[in-house]
Amino acid sequence: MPLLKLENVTKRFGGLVAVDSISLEVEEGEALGIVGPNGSGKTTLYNLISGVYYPDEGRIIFNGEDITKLPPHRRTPLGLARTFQIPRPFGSATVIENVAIGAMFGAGRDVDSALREADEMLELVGIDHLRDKEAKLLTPLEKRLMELARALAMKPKMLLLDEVMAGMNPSDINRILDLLDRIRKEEKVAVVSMVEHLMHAITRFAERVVVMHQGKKLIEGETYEVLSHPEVIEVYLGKKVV
Ligand SMILES: Nc1ncnc2c1ncn2[C@@H]1O[C@H](COP(=O)(O)OP(=O)(O)OP(=O)(O)O)[C@@H](O)[C@H]1O
Repeated sequence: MPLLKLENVTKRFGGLVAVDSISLEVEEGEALGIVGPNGSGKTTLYNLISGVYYPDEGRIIFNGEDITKLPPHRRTPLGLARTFQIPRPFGSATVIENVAIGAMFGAGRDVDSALREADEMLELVGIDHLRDKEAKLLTPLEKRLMELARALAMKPKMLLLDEVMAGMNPSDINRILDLLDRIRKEEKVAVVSMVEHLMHAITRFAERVVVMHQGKKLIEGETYEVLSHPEVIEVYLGKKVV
């Protein structure tokens, strides 16, 4: 049984079909990349999976449960965690508090164990030195790492990443890629990552890639195969990446 299953999911905004009858499966512990130009429907797809929007048609099944019409806060405890392109931390709270919130509300921990869990996650993403800083004082990159730590503290079965590595230097990217590899292998967390730029990161990260175009799935398959497909190179990536 796949961990996540989308069955002919459609979302319209007025006359515009932002996501057009997408079917998709993600297995436990899998690394899936979602690629596509601006406006191809990637964010809307994430919003449907995380419950920000409900589909006009189709069904979404997570871990055997129909979550099509479940609000976001009821999806998190089931094991669905998401990061945002523009993180929205609780600004006046400290970094450790922000991450502990994930462990409390996502994984149902009490305050003490949530704080312990949060410390571990901060170390894992490499920002333990920022523990007691107010979240609003972090750089955009540090905020994204904090958000990743918070998502991990929720002990998800699936992590939806929104351009989490954008703007990072190569050594930070490698560190995050190593981390994602580890949580996939050790904790069987499925990681879905949306990528617009950073094609080299996706070749290292993803086992499988879905290319979106005008709300539809243009092509799906093994990463190397998809990214070396002539149509994908010419029309959607602009240059050879693998
Ligand atoms: N809330 C909304 N209301 C109306 N139209 C929307 C809304 N959200 C997205 N759209 C439209 O749906 C289409 C898909 O947008 P979406 O943001 O999902 O694409 P994307 O691939 O994530 O692009 P980007 O990388 O620019 O975010 C676009 O034409 C967009 O203008």
